[in-house]
Amino acid sequence: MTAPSLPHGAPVNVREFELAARLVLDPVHADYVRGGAQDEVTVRANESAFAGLCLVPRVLRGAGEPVLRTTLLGHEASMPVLIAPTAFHRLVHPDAERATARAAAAEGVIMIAAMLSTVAIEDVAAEARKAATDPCLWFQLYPQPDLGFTRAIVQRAEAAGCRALVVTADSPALGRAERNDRNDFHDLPPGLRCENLRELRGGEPGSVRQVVLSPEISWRHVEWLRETTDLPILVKGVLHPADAALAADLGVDGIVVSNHGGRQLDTTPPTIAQLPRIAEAVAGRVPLLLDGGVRRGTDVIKALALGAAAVGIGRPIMWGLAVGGEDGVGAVLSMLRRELANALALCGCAAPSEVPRDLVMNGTAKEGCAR
Ligand SMILES: Cc1cc2nc3c(=O)[nH]c(=O)nc-3n(C[C@H](O)[C@H](O)[C@H](O)COP(=O)(O)O)c2cc1C
Ligand SMILES: O=C(O)C(=O)c1ccccc1
Repeated sequence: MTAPSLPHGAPVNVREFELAARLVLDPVHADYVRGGAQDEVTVRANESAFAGLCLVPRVLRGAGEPVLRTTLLGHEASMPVLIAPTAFHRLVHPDAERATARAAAAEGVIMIAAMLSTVAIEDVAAEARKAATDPCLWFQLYPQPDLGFTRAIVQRAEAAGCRALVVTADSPALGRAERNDRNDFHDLPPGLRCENLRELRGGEPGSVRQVVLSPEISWRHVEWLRETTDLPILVKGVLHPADAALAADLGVDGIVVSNHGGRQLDTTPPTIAQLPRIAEAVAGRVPLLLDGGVRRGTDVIKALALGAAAVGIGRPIMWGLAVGGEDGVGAVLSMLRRELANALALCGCAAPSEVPRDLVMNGTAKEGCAR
């Protein structure tokens, strides 16, 4: 797959997309994307924890060319990498979620559309269908105390063709991003709206200030959603093994091990460090996804080895979108695809489902590894 041509020089890896994005973005918006809560300890830890794990490859396996295709909750995906939900795509590119949806569909990648999108979910879905006959969109939900609105938005997502509901559980309050405080960035600029919030009561229609990140949201809301929709339900933002076990007991269809990219509670553990504990607690009852700090094909393999069925990427998609719209998102996805195929081959693995646990050991390549 050839990387589409990009303005401002072509990044050769996913991290370089951030540098390229900085060249085109308003610094306030670049900071919104990059930022995390408070000291950003967890933002850094997510990435460095991947670097703190060794891959110990197997040799002479005759595995053949790796096949990346994967099934998640019964949905086909061209690789075990999803687009994590991120709010406000129009902040970084005028084509916004439309461009992201087209790139995802063209790449055969599952996109989790954010409830706080700047394009209505019906239009996101219509755009995805322009790029593929059978695109796969999931919908991310911040359950609202206004259950009438919550029911209506879930029904809208379902009617638009979304195939799963991803319920964000790590946001009983908004995390404090000091970059946004410093930049006095607390609202969307004029002309941009949260197009899914038009029917939410309170405030200017479509204003982000209408959304409630409520400490009242509980497992009872998950149970209520279970009765309200036939869509499969994933819970996103689980870090404690006991919560993973609760989610599995409740019969959710998937768990996203996530710390919101370090944007909610600072100093939570990096997701890749929690994954083995959560995998143990869940014992295969529910598929696990993971996001936070995934920047390399080798990161994807480490997550697969430690129990994830797939990973999500958040910031890299925003950087790709900023740099090149649909082509930029496509370039980020195809870069990770190439890296994953290369890393699987170098590890002697034929497919994502065949990544063994003992491929990963603790310790950096510099220090040597310990089991
Ligand atoms: C700009 C931005 C906006 C985000 N918006 C949402 C959101 O609306 N809902 C949500 O559940 N997670 C949101 N997230 C968190 C992502 O879904 C994901 O957990 C995180 O970005 C993964 O880490 P990564 O950026 O290191 O890949 C957002 C993240 C970023 C960077
Ligand atoms: O930026 C975020 O990470 C996010 O999820 C969010 C939540 C509420 C309002 C705006 C963004």
